[in-house]
Amino acid sequence: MNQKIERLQLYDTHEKIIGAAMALNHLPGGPIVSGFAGEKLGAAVRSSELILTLHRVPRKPGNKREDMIAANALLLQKVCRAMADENPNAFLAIATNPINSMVPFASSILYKYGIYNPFKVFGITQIDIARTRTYTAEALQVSNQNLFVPVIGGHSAETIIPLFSYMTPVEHVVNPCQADTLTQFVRKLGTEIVFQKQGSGSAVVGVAHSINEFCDTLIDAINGKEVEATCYSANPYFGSRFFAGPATIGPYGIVQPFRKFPFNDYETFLVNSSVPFINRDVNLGEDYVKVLLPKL
Ligand SMILES: NC(=O)C1=CN([C@@H]2O[C@H](COP(=O)(O)OP(=O)(O)OC[C@H]3O[C@@H](n4cnc5c(N)ncnc54)[C@H](O)[C@@H]3O)[C@@H](O)[C@H]2O)C=CC1
Ligand SMILES: O=C([O-])CC(=O)C(=O)O
Repeated sequence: MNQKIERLQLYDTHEKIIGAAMALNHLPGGPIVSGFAGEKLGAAVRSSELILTLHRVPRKPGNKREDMIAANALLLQKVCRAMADENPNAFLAIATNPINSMVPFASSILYKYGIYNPFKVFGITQIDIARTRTYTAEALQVSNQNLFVPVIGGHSAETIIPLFSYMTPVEHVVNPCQADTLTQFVRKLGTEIVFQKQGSGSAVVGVAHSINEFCDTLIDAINGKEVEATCYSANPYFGSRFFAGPATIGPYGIVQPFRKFPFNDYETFLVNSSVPFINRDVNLGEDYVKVLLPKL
């Protein structure tokens, strides 16, 4: 349990969330947990400083992440509506896939509701950092404890970009061939888990770990510190309107989105080839607003 969280309000359309909240309350040292179901989304988001979405349908073998927009957008729209009605100043962190489209989708919806703050909407992509770290350490046969590789771009097979030239500690180096092999490997890991779980879900434990890492840092920001955390957010620096990378975040949201710094040739190639995919995903998310809103 994360000791920095004082109060946790869980929402699910299904009543089973009440039992899940009750079970979490049995653990010592954690937050006070309440469960909200069905029509009680407004009560669940009321007075929360951070609203996190991790719903609804994980993909099945054969699906791409972008196939999940229709399945997952409606609840995200309802969360945005509840924010507009109950808690317009909260931070919104989105772990629901497809991240590359869901963040622009939520941003457009919040804009339509008159409460969009581009500095307070985050897509959670930490899982790509965890995976890169684990498998790079394995390839180099070093401990993964202190190893860190920044990962930028987006969260999909064509847009995850590990920056091995910024790996720390600096004495660890991967050669160009290893960089390409590791990049292609890490890009496929989400799909591989979905395949191996045979339609029963996705990387549940990995995403739980990653969400905790991200939220732990974000809570420090909410509590007044200036922190650095990787997220997919509004970003004007790469030729797409959204891009992931280490951002500086403070109590009022993002102070400085990830900016370009010098890339090697391979990283430049990966960035240039990811941007058209991110633009396509951003358009898919924004276009879905036009599909959904007239029906509401
Ligand atoms: N950002 C990331 O790094 C990652 C994101 N994901 C995404 O997380 C999401 C959940 O995936 P899993 O945990 O594998 O799925 P899961 O099936 O284990 O859990 C989904 C949960 O959503 C709940 N749910 C379903 N409909 C709902 C609704 N209308 N309102 C509220 N809750 C609802 C279900 O009751 C269930 O507890 C998916 O969108 C998946 O793609 C998964 C792994 C990594
Ligand atoms: O691949 C998926 O559907 C879930 C996910 O985002 C990941 O594991 O990276």
